[in-house]
Amino acid sequence: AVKGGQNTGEKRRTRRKTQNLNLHIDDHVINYAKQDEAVRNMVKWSIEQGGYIHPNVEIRRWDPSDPSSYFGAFVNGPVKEDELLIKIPGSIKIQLDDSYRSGTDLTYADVVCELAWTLKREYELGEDSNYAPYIEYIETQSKHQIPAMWTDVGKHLITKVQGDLSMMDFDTESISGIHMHDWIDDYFGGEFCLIDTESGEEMEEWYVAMATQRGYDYCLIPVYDMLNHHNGIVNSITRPSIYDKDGFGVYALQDLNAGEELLYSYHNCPDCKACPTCETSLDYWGTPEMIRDFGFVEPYPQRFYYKDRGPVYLKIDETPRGFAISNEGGEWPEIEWIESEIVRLERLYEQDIHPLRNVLPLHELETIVHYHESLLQLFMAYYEAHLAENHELDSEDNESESEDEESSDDEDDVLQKFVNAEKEEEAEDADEFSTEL
Ligand SMILES: C[S@@+](CC[C@H](N)C(=O)[O-])C[C@H]1O[C@@H](n2cnc3c(N)ncnc32)[C@H](O)[C@@H]1O
Repeated sequence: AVKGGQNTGEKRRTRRKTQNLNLHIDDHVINYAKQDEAVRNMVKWSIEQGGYIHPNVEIRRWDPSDPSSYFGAFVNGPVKEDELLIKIPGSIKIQLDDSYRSGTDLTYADVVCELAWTLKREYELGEDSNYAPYIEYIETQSKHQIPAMWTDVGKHLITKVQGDLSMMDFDTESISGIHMHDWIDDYFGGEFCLIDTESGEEMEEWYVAMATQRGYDYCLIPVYDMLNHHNGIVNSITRPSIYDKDGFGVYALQDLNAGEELLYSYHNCPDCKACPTCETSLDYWGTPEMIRDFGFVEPYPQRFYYKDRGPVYLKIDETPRGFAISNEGGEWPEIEWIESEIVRLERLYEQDIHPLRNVLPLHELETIVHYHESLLQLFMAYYEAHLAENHELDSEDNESESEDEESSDDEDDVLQKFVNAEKEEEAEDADEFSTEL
């Protein structure tokens, strides 16, 4: 799940659209009991291979009483800073050879493509695969997690929510406005990846989706890939490196207590900072890109990059004092555009999302509604902060300037202060637009 390895070199193959191919694996209902068993077997296998799980760490469902909730790694008793929590033996990793590592002239799509084919080969080996317990877990995964694998109705709707937010394309080479759902076809379709030119063999899109959701550059890492994402809470670190052929350890970055989840940032993980391209990944990878690549709306802090509007970078975080908006060094967007986005999103909910609530698969509906709420919250908070700033600047003009200088210098503080003052109104707005699914 780490996108540190974006390559910038020439594409080796020409992109071709997939023509009339039915490449989807048949739909299936997730078997939760089978998933539970697969996780148990995978953890057992990793330990047999020389791995380790701290007695106070558990790989389990987020909500143990909800069999449909996702898995993660949780702390169930105290652990100390720097303690070894999980050890991943080298033998359980699926790792392409080093020619696929960052810095080569391969594109990111080339690497994902090769990883997807490798996964397919192991998948087809089934019980004979050296990674059979991992494959057994992968086999239980949803075929429809990311928008690229959604229904046509879901794809259409998320594009509408996205509006004119153009995204950096999958290879981070241009801002093409490519929607968050058509990238497998655009970047992997036909002979670029899904059809092997030599044998004519075809690969289902799902393998590309899995390699993207669970891959770390050029590796798939069983057990470690059970850790979930958070940009604000990063409480584990890997040493010496996830790429180490002999394996690696996951260590606590701080003292942790029962109930806490082990988390790291998928687009800014501590280990990946070692790679030269990783520090820049936050420049082009925000909340919409996370939906595209992983199929969920990340918790706060969220980031939105409107590259063709200045560029505009907006970051929103939920703090005890209210929502805080910052522009991360980019331009502040024009307020007229913010107003028109608020109106557009309000209408969109009434006219497009609500009427389709019984038509869409639940995961698609939830993700669309969540994304819609996040965007609306972002624009509302910015709008209010903008008004407050103007209001405050006006009063400053009328009052003695010297007293207020300190606080008005700190723009973030002004924004946050206002959002806080308007908290009640905000809650009312949120109620108005929240949905009962
Ligand atoms: C590398 S896996 C992590 C383990 C996964 N939760 C599982 O049950 O197997 C990545 C996937 O986990 C889910 N995920 C990760 N972080 C999440 C979060 N903060 N909220 C919701 N889903 C998350 C997404 O479906 C993502 O594609």
